[in-house]
Amino acid sequence: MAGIYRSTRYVLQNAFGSRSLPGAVRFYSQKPDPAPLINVDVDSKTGVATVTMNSPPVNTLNTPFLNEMGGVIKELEKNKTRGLILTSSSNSVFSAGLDIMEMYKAPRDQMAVFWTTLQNTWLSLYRTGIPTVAAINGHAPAGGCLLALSCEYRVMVGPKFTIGLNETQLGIVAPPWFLICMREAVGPRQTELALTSGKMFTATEALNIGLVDQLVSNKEEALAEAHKFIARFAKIPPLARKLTKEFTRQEGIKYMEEKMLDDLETFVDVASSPSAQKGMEMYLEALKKKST
Ligand SMILES: CC/C=C\C/C=C\C/C=C\C/C=C/C(=O)SCCNC(=O)CCNC(=O)[C@H](O)C(C)(C)COP(=O)(O)OP(=O)(O)OC[C@H]1O[C@@H](n2cnc3c(N)ncnc32)[C@H](O)[C@@H]1OP(=O)(O)O
Repeated sequence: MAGIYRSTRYVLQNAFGSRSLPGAVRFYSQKPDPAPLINVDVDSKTGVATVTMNSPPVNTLNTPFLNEMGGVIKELEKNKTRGLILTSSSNSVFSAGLDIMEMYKAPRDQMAVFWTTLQNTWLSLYRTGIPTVAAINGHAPAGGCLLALSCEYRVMVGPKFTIGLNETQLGIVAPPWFLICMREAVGPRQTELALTSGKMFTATEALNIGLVDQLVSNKEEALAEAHKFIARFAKIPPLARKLTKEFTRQEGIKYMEEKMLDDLETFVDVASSPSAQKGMEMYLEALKKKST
């Protein structure tokens, strides 16, 4: 089984080939496509990139989306971007997390490609030397929360949106690296309490436990505060900053570097188990009922 996963990873790594930025300040990251999944807008004065997830209706994280996100981060690093602000084009959803359709009734090799892409893209975001901020302008369950936690600073639009690692509510388990990200933000006690119950926090609750750093009342304010956070690093030498970030995040980085294949095998085994499949089926039914 590990052989399949290793060759899958090889294919995926090659698929992350770099693309050159055009001369223009604004660029779209994907192949020529009238509806890109992620828009990137680099401020010509500050060099800060606003990365807007634009995959309606709810910015689910599936393989094409994650590949594109990985490519965007690579491009921004190559272009020595001064900061990365992650936000959403939706008025109510930051990201609905992993695309359940990538896991529900999916063949094991498809699940493996999906998970490897997620692992790689997560690691790119989590460890990038670029200062990162999540401007959370909508709900951020599960993988949506992970994206936000992988950034260095979180500004959330309140009070009506929610955020959290709710996996246990679906009958699945947040993997250790999701948990490490949560623990880095809120500490071990709050992590255990939150993850065992799959709690979704209101924006105010999230602020109170340190899951987010700031509450604001709209997206414009969130972006303004995100820019302010990035401006703090104007006089900090980038290498010192990058290494300090790596040292601070070494538990998560080490986990992924050393346990990537074990994590992949565990994921495929757990996600394809009858109980996880049943949980996803019931959850998808509930989502469908809600939207009709
Ligand atoms: C050691 C352990 C190793 C492995 C363990 C194994 C597995 C664990 C793996 C990983 C952890 C999982 C992480 C995840 O991220 S799982 C996904 C969790 N996400 C959610 O729970 C969010 C679900 N969605 C919502 O709550 C709402 O959609 C939301 C509040 C975000 C927005 O509500 P709104 O009313 O605006 O939209 P909806 O009508 O609900 O949705 C529109 C449309 O989109 C579909 N949808 C929503 N979310 C998902 C999703 N995550 N995946 C796929 N599809 C999704 C929804 O069904 C609607 O579809 P349709 O009816 O066809 O329009």
